[in-house]
Amino acid sequence: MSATLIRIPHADARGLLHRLLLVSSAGVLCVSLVYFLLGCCDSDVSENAPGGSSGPGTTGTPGLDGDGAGREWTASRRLPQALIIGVKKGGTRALLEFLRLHPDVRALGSEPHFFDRHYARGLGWYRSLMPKALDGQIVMEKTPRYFVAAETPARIHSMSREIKLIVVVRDPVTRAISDYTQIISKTPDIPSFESLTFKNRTSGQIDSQWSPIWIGLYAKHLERWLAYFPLSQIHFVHGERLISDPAGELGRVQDFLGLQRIITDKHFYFNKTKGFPCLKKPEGSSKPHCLGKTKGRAHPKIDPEVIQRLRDFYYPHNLKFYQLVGQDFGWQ
Ligand SMILES: Nc1ncnc2c1ncn2[C@@H]1O[C@H](COP(=O)(O)OS(=O)(=O)O)[C@@H](OP(=O)(O)O)[C@H]1O
Repeated sequence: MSATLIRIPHADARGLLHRLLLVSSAGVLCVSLVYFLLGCCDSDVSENAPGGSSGPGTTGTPGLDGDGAGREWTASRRLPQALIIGVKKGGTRALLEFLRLHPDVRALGSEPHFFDRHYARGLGWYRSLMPKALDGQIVMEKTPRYFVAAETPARIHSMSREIKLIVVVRDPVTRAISDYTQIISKTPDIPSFESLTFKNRTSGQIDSQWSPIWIGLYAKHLERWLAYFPLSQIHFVHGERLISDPAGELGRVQDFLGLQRIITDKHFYFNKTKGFPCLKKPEGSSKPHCLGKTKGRAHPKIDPEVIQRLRDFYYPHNLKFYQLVGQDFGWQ
């Protein structure tokens, strides 16, 4: 065997060596190419996060829901770490829309009503609704009915005792009128606000069981939450200031969520026609954007005497609420 090798002419040996060199160079080239390609994708992950576009029904940092942007293997569906739990007609949609500007927020766009209506479907189902999020991003959803649904504090607590809760509160009288405005837009034949407000108009007894009035008994609802969560875990957004100073309110919400203050006054402008703050550039769009027609609707004119009667009715409840929260919201 060794004798055969010794007999190979010099020229043949050189050719063989050449071929070997060629093959190994090609191999090195291939490996480098693969390495280079993988390197490209890796740098996309860190440099482009967050970006892209949200899937339907989700808001927040877009581009993580299978859009082919090359990041989904690092993002996963997680249970929320923060919830906007109320109040109905407080300005919850505006808050969620504004928060979605933050690159570290991933929020479900629709209201899942998990803890009040779909609890039997289980946490796996709930998690499957959430948008995918990267480590360090906060997953959230908003369902304003949670604040008033008796069973929700215990259920949320059993999912997470560390969860951060946000409540947007608004003067309960204007909130009730806003609620009624929504109801009448769907069922135009209902009686007037004035007649529904009273159990008996002559005796002047307020019907505190009527949903638009009952929801505004904030202290009563809050007490149920305080049985499960410390006050430090609940942040109250001032609904009126969310309109007059959205950046200020958003600054406090970002602090509460432990986020860098990225959403500032440069993100908002006041739209005179709408009469509300709007976004200069919502996420994923270059055009200014206001909330839809059902947000910021004109309210029907209500008898001022009835409004005063409601103010008197809410007065002690508001005081109790201010005491519980340690903050005066200034509703007259
Ligand atoms: N920027 C901006 N644009 C439009 N509307 C704004 C905004 N900020 C707060 N609001 C107030 O939000 C009210 C609706 O509240 P919600 O989004 O919580 O309503 S809902 O419970 O989800 O139906 C809505 O109530 P109405 O004015 O009665 O329509 C608004 O007063």
